[in-house]
Amino acid sequence: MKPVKVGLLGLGTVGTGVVRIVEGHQEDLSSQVGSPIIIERIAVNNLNKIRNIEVDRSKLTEDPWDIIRDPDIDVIIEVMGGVEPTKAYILEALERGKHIVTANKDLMALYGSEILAKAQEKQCDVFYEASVAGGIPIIRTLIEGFSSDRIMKIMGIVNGTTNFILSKMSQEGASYEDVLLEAQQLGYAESDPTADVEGLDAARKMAILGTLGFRTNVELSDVTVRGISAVTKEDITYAKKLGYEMKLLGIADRDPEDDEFSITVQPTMVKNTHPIAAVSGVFNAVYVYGEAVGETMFYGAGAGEMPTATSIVADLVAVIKNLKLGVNGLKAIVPYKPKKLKNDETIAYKNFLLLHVADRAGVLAKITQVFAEYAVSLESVVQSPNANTKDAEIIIVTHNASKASMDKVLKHFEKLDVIQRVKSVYRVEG
Ligand SMILES: NC(=O)C1=CN([C@@H]2O[C@H](COP(=O)(O)OP(=O)(O)OC[C@H]3O[C@@H](n4cnc5c(N)ncnc54)[C@H](OP(=O)(O)O)[C@@H]3O)[C@@H](O)[C@H]2O)C=CC1
Ligand SMILES: N[C@@H](CC=O)C(=O)O
Repeated sequence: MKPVKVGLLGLGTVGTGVVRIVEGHQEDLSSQVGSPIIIERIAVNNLNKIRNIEVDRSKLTEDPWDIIRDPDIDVIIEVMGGVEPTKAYILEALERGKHIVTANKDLMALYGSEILAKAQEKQCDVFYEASVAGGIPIIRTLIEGFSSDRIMKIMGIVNGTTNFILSKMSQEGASYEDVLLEAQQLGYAESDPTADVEGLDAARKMAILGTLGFRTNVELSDVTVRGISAVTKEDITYAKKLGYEMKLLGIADRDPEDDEFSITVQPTMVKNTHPIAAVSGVFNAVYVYGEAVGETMFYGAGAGEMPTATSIVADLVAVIKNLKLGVNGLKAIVPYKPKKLKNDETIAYKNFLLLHVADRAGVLAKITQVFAEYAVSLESVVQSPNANTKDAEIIIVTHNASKASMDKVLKHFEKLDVIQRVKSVYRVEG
């Protein structure tokens, strides 16, 4: 049995997990694919770095081109991250007929269609299961499991770092900065955690899920993004009081009538009876609503060494099985529907607002009048007065309102002298 030779780009958190699984499960893996799997070469940034795994040092190189150009290597696993030069490595590897497994959502969200087109031209596989929701096999589920259905809504906690932070802030009252540091130490966060906390990592993942779910070409710029860095303990406390959990939620939904869709990533107050509200820590969950199947939900660890490596090695197994059969697998997801994005007039959802007023006398009438002027109806209005002074917090939940109308309301509030400050505005789900 000729061994299958793998070139690994990156030996950080995920790369280390890949080596552990390929070595630790070798017997089981080789019996599934009918040949031994050998990690032949590994590219790293720094040969002298101390690693928490023992590897044969003669396999290491600081030059990924050594691996890309090696004719003996059949499959490249890319877990070094980044867009350039990683894209150049992957395109050249495909040009040379090598199959690709990657965890790189930055790359797939921006250049997925170019990479998949090259794979198709070269009859190669490009699998990227680990790029969304770590250990949850959501990409294969959307491509294969739901190929028969029309997906109407995908709602996901798809960033482990931010869910870890929000959960610890909510459950333990921990500080944002302390938990972010802990998430970095545990290997959940990106090398630059701004991508996690500002929602960009989740937006990349939602662009990938939207493309697969709605079978159209969703670009990163189609996703509206807002991160969690401005979420306060006070917001979380009010959310809880009203029966919600604060989550960084990606929501992709489309209209059954005209297929218009929107995708947003933003801190969202989720009704605590919704199963996604109970997903905490580094766990991710993706809720998928299909016209025929109805509600489904997929749950598991969204980041970290071993869960992410599980998806990578499962992709590797799929590549090798295809190699043996002389076929390609999931490669050709060619988006075929014209893209119809919702605009500010047609995107609508419920909103939570926390306002601070200096003098609560007569203020509710003035505030509700503004909502009425822009045809935004209200689900609830609660006043939380300060016992010793005249000021108060006003907590409002709207019914579904268009983004355009809400923008007008907020603009109007800037001129309304009774409102001292709009402290927070969040999307509400459920
Ligand atoms: N961490 C996670 O939980 C998840 C990560 N991902 C994705 O997986 C990928 C890897 O993430 P992660 O393992 O956390 O990242 P790390 O930063 O832990 O590891 C990156 C690895 O790539 C190597 N590397 C970086 N640049 C180069 C280069 N120019 N040439 C050669 N080697 C290079 C580094 O070398 P050295 O060790 O010498 O510094 C390191 O071994 C990213 O795309 C990430 O977004 C996806 C899902 C979950
Ligand atoms: N930084 C990411 C890692 C996995 O994609 C996350 O926290 O989810």
